[in-house]
Amino acid sequence: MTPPTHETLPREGAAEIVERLGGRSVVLVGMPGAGKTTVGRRLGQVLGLPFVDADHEIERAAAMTIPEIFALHGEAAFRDGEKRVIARLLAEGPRVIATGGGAFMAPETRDAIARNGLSVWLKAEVETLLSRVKRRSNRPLLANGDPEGTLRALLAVREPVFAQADITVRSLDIPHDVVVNAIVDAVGARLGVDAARPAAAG
Ligand SMILES: Nc1ncnc2c1ncn2[C@@H]1O[C@H](COP(=O)(O)OP(=O)(O)O)[C@@H](O)[C@H]1O
Ligand SMILES: O=C(O)C1=C[C@@H](OP(=O)(O)O)[C@@H](O)[C@H](O)C1
Ligand SMILES: [Mg+2]
Repeated sequence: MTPPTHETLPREGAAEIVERLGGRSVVLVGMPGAGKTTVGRRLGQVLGLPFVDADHEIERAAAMTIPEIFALHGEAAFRDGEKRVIARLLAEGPRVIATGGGAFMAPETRDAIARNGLSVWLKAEVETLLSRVKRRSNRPLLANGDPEGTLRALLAVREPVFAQADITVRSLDIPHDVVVNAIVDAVGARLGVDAARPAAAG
């Protein structure tokens, strides 16, 4: 009897979830620090789908970092690139896609996700977000000396829009795999997959 390990993945029910997605992607949305990038990578492994982070794709396409794009071209140019990249990723078939925290605010991106994906809002409290974003300084919007005030202001505007996502999952400070399992359960339930339970040990 060996306990399940990362090597036993994908999880039971994953194949049926992917089948029922019918080519749609699972798209993580939510605030900076919600865990979209970290949890998304594990979710891809668990579902047996390729994972892609939209911010990384934008950086690759632009051959510069997000802070450089903001500094050299401005936020509007970043948002244009973000819309194009996410539309392309959605068109390329079933994946787990981690978006950047502002992506879901664009109506055309929400429409594209509604057509070609299932949106999952990773929801977290400001205190949780703040403690997480403090660890890295690659978020130009939060590099203004008042990350807490900025996060609160962004959350007030964005929360009603994130609430339009198909599924909401809390991103508590618990092991990433627990959050991943909660997403798989919620996606499975939404798609009517009964077997979307963790594989039993042994
Ligand atoms: N469930 C969690 N518990 C504790 N820390 C987490 C959790 N999910 C993410 N983190 C941490 O929060 C930070 C931000 O995560 P990240 O995936 O970059 O968020 P996002 O892409 O939503 O901005 C990272 O250091 C990550 O390890
Ligand atoms: O909230 C935002 O507007 C942004 C969030 C970032 O992504 P994360 O949410 O992954 O940090 C990145 O797209 C960019 O710095 C803008
Ligand atoms: Mg991210």
